[in-house]
Amino acid sequence: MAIDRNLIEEEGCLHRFYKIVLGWDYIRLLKESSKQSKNTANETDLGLKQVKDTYKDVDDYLATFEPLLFEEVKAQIIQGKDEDEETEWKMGIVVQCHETDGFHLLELFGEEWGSVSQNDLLLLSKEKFEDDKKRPTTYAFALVEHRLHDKLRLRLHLDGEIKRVNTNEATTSKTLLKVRSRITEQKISWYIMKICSLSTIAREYVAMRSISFLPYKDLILKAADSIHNSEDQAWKISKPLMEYIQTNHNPTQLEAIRAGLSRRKFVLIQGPPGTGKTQTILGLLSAILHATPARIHTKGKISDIKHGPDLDIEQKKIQWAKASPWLTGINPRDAKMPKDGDDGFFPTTGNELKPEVVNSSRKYRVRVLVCAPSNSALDEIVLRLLSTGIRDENDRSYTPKIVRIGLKAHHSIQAVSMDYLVEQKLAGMDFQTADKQKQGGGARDKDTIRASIMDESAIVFSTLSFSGSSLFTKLARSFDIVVIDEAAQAVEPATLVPLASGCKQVFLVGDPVQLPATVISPVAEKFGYSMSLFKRFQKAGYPVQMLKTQYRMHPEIRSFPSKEFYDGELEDGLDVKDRTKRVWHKYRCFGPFCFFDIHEGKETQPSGSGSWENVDEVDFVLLMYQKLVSSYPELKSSSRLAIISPYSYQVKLFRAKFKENFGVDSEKVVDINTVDGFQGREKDVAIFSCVRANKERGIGFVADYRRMNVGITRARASILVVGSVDALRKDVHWKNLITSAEERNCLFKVSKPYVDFFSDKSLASMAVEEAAAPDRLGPDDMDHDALGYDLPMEADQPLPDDDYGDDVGGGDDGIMDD
Ligand SMILES: Nc1ncnc2c1ncn2[C@@H]1O[C@H](COP(=O)(O)OP(=O)(O)OP(=O)(O)O)[C@@H](O)[C@H]1O
Repeated sequence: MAIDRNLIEEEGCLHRFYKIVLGWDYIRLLKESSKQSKNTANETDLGLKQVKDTYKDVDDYLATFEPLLFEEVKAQIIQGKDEDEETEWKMGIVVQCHETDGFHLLELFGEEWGSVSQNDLLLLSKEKFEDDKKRPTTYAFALVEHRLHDKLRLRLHLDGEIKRVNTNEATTSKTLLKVRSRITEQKISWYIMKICSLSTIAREYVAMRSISFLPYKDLILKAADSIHNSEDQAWKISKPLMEYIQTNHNPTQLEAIRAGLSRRKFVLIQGPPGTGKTQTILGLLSAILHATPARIHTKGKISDIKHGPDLDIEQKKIQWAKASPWLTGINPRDAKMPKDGDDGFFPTTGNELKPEVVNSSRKYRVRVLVCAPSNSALDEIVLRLLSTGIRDENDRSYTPKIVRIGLKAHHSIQAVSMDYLVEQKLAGMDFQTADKQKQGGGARDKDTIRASIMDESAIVFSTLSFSGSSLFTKLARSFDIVVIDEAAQAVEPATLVPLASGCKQVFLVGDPVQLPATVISPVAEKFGYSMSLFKRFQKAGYPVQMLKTQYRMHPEIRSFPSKEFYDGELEDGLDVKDRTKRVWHKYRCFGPFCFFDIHEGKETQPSGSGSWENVDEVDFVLLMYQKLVSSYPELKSSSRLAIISPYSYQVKLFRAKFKENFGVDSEKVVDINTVDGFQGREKDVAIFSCVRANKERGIGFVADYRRMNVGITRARASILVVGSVDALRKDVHWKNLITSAEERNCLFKVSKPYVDFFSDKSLASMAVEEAAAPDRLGPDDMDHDALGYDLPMEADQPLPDDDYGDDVGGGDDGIMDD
C-alpha cells in the first residue's frame, strides 16, 4: 500500500528543523567545536544516545537519531567555515520583511549573489566577521528559500535558541533579539556569507521523521519481519527467463534473486568485493520487472492468471504512440527506431540492444526506483544496464525505459539523463505546438514534463538525496520497489529518503565490511551515527543473502580477506586464477600478495593537519613502480596500476614526488588516490602504502578493518602492501595479515638503500621456480638497464572507471584520524 504523503506534516517537520538550526548562534558553535574533544559532559547535556540495533517505538527511534542528526548539521556548518578559506561577503538591502509561523521572511535586494542557491544556509550580519576586528554582535542564520537574479528570499528564526533538541526549550538570545529589532527596517543593508547547503540533510531529517507513517515502520524499528510470506504471495517468472537467470548467476546470486521473488519486504544482499553485486542487481531487475503473482485471489478462490491476447506489431505501435505521443515524427531517435517499435529511452549511439516489446499479458508491471549514495555509484549501474540490458519474459535482451535523475550525470549516460530527455520532449513538442496552439493549448512547464518522464519510466535512477526532492513528492504514484546499491555506505536517515514515499519491497545491496558513510561530526560518529540501516539489520539478526563467489582477485589475494572478514566463505569463480595470472608473478616481490616491511620508515604529521606522511614509503614505492613499469610497460597506465594510501597527505606527497622524479604528472600513467576514493574500483596492480610507523602511538584510522579490507581487495593480479611491521602488528587484523604473509613466504624486510632491493641479483633471488606462464615477456626479456624512466609515453585514454568528479563519500583526508 502506497502511503499518502502528508505534505503538511512534511512542512511541519521541516519547520521544526529550521527553527532549531536557524536559531543557533554561529560563534557559539565555533567555540564549542574547538573544545568538543574534551567536553564529554556536553554530550550528556545534549541527550545523545548510542545507536542501537532495535527500537522500542518511534519515540525511542527519534530520541536517538534526531539529536545525532543535528550534531551532524553542526559539523557541516563548522566544516563549511573551514572550507571557505576566503570568506566572501555579499551585501544586500532589505526590501520586505514579514513574520509568519514564528519565522521572519525577508526579501533582500543585491547586485550579485555568487554561488548562493536555494536551501543554502547563510550567515546574515550587520558587520563582517573579521578576525582582527571586535566580535560582531548582530547576526543570525538565514535559509535561502528562493534565489532570483537580484533578490534573495530568506527565512530566519529569531525567537530564541534551542540548544537541546530533546527538551525543546528555547533560550533567549541577545544576538537574535538585536537582529529582530532591525530586520523589519527597510532599506537597511546586511552582509551575507554562504555557510553550507542544507538540502541533503534536511531531506534526511524529513525522511527520519516520516518513519511513523511508513507501512513497514515496525520492521524498521525492530529489524525483524513478523509476517512471513507464504508460497501464495511469492511471484513467479517465465520458464525462459528463469533458465537465463539460472545459467547466468551462481548459486548465491540465484538465492538472492529468489529471496526477491519471495516478496519479503526487506531483502538484504551482501556483496563482498568482486562478487557480482551489479550483475545480481541486473538479474533482479529482469526478474522483478517481469514477474507475476504465482497465484491471484478471486472471490476467495485462488486461480491462475489469465493472459490477454498478444497484440500484433501495428497494434503495439498504436499503443506506444498513445503512451508516448512525443515520440512520433520529430524525435531525433526515430531514425534509429527499430522496426518492432520503440518503447523506451535508449542511447542513440553504441547501443545494439532493442527496446522493450511489451507483451499484452504483462499486467503486473512494477515501477522501480534504483538509488545509490553517490552519483558515481549510481552511474556505474546505469552504465551497466545500458551496455548489457536486462531480459524480458522471453529471455530477450532489451533496454527498459529508464531515466537518471540528478546532477553530474557521467557523459556516457547523458542519453538517459533527465535534462536530456526533457530537451528531447521539448523538441518533440515544438512540432506539435502549432497544433496545440490552434486548439488553444499552452506550453507545459518543465516540471510537468519531468513528472511525465518519470511516470513513463519503468526504472528511475536517483541518488538517495535526490529521491527526496520535490520532483518525487509530486509523483502521481509511488514506486513499487526500491533498490539501494552501496546501502552500507549511507547513514540510516539517508536510506530512509527513498522509502519515505512508501513502497512494497526494498532491496538493500552493499557490504558492511567495506567503508561506511562519511560522518563529519566526531560526536555523532562516536554515538554510532555512521552505522547503516543494512549493518543495523545484520547486527540484529535479520537474514542476509551473501554473495560468495568472487570474480576479481587472484586466489592468493582473496584468501586473507576471506578468512579475516567473511568467515572463509569466499570462493573463486571458475577461471579466476588463470585470468589473474601475470608474467611478473615470476618474481615473488611482485605478487600476487606481498608485504614489504619498511622498518626504518618514519611517519610525520605536517603541521596543522590531522593527516600523516611517510617519505620512506614514498621512496620505496616509487622505486618499485619504476621497476615494474620499466619491465612491464603495459602497467604504465592509470587503468592498470594504482597507488593507494589511507592518508590524503601521503597521496599528495606521492603525486608531488612522482612529478619531481619522472618529470610528468602522475594522472594518466598511474592512479594515485586515498583508500576511501577507491571503494568499488579495481586495478591489475595495487600498491598500498600504510604510512604509520611508530612504536608508541597507535595507527589511527589505518586500524579500521573496513578501510583495510577495501585497501587490500582492489587488485586483480597483485596487491603489494608497504608498511611497518612493528607499528601495524599492534592491531589484531594487521597482525593476522603480517602472519599470513610470513607463512606464505611473501613478507619482505626492506632496508636502505631501497634501490638494492630491486638490483638484478636481488630480483634473481626472488625468482619463483615454477614461473607463471609468461603471457607477454620471456624470462630474459626484462630490461635490466631500463631503470631510467622513459616517460612521457603515450598516455592512456581516460577509462570508464576514472573518477569523474563526484566526491561523495570518497577521499578521506585523515582529519578525523586518532
Ligand atoms: N555469475 C557470474 N558468472 C561469471 N562472471 C560473473 C558472475 N557474476 C559476476 N561476474 C563477473 O564478475 C565481475 C564483477 O561483477 P560486478 O561488477 O557485477 O561485481 P560488483 O560486486 O558490482 O563489483 P564491486 O565489488 O566492484 O562492487 C564482472 O566482470 C562480472 O562479469
